[in-house]
Amino acid sequence: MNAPGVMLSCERLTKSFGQGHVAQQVISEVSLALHAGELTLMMGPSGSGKSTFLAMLSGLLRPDGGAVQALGQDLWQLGDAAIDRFRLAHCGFIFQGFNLFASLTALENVLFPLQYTDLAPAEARARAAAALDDVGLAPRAHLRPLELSGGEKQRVAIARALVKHPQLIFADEPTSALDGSNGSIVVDLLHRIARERGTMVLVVTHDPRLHSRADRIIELEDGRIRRDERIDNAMPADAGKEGA
Ligand SMILES: Nc1ncnc2c1ncn2[C@@H]1O[C@H](COP(=O)(O)OP(=O)(O)OP(=O)(O)O)[C@@H](O)[C@H]1O
Repeated sequence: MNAPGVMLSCERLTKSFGQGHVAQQVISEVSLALHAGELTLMMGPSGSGKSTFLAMLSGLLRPDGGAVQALGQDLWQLGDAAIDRFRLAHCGFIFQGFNLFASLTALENVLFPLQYTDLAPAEARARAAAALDDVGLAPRAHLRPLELSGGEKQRVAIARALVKHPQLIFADEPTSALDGSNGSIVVDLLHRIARERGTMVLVVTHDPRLHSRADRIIELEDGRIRRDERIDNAMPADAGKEGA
């Protein structure tokens, strides 16, 4: 079980790629606990293992050693189908490339993950509309990705990740295709979600401009934690809202 307030933790997590004398240990016995309601940035040089670490914490990549406790479950002790179900039910993912369907409107893109739930169609539509409203995009719900800016596309991707109300949100370089102000809007939005809903948000990023917008910064180097620092950061009440 996780300690109170801890939603996700790992113990001596280890991963190597390759075999024999070309084996490369990418994550070396990392232990960590991540809390409800907090946005944590995971930083570090290219190749330090950030994406690999995020993938193991989120049930996407099986570790070689160690354990992950996610919402009180020993994640990697579950069978493959149960891990898939866990991810579908509890995890939201946001990636650098947005991964939106070009032929669907913003609303239809956000609706997409709800087809795997047993929500009635009207309820699903209302949920998707509410998620778009949450990211300030209700007026643009009918537009297709081609008609949206990069920042707007990423906000649609966030709405899609939020629509199932996941308790764990994982974002891998969510701002790297965005300019500074759109990057800040996206991170402030994720921060607001963490605070308002008690969600755990883990963001892998290279972007030093996001430092001041997190609750905690973890820096990886050569597969180990080099720095783990809490940021005293009072977020303005309207941060993450459009035009804030
Ligand atoms: N599937 C794989 N097979 C072999 N090697 C891999 C695989 N995935 C990652 N690696 C290697 O593991 C190391 C860490 O990669 P990872 O993508 O986790 O780093 P990162 O810190 O996220 O890097 P970046 O900031 O450049 O995205 C790299 O040397 C990479 O080449």
